[in-house]
Amino acid sequence: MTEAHRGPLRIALTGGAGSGKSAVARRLAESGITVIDTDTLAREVVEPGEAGLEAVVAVFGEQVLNQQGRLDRAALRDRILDSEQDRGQLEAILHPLIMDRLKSRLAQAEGPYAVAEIPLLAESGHGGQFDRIITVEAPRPLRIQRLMTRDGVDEAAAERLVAAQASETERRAIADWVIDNDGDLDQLHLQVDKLDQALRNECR
Ligand SMILES: Nc1ncnc2c1ncn2[C@@H]1O[C@H](COP(=O)(O)OP(=O)(O)OP(=O)(O)O)[C@@H](O)[C@H]1O
Repeated sequence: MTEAHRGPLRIALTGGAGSGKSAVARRLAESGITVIDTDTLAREVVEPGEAGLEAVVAVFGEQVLNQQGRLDRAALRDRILDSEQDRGQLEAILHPLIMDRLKSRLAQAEGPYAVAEIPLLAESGHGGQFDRIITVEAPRPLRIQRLMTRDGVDEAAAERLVAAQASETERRAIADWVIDNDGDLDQLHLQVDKLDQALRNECR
């Protein structure tokens, strides 16, 4: 990461389930970086339940549903990513339920760069849309242990989440920067601050 960059630097933040993407995103957000969390966007869009889901299908089409007729978050995330190439287009197709929140986030994006949080980047083929790819990695047992601290996630559910993700090797291969999140939160924050500084230097 050495060449100077003009304009917002578009960064993809990827990594396995429970690797610490949100923790990294939170730390970056604390230092003023705009974080566009595609998973949260996908979740928020259906918060009002069935009515929300109908509206999402009206906007994004049937391909955002799985075989059971439920929201397929990965598919919705793909649609959001597809449209992120052009913010105007994104605003035009996103459902009003999430527009207020998204707009306030984009309004803060006047700074040097924005971050998208994309668990399935390596498999989705969206890597080329970003200027930099950061992957957050942690050993599988640690990820399972951390995921189990979430409400309603038992060991079997944590195993399923971790199994659903593709190869760490693939993510490492496409990444410009790797954060190995195998220590405590203080150690993670030190690594994120180093990354933050490197990104800011690039945008000078
Ligand atoms: N270094 C760390 N030390 C202790 N706990 C951590 C560390 N990193 C992350 N965690 C915790 O582990 C859990 C999973 O981390 P996080 O939610 O950031 O992962 P994620 O990659 O965003 O997960 P998902 O793939 O499900 O979106 C969270 O409760 C988080 O606070």
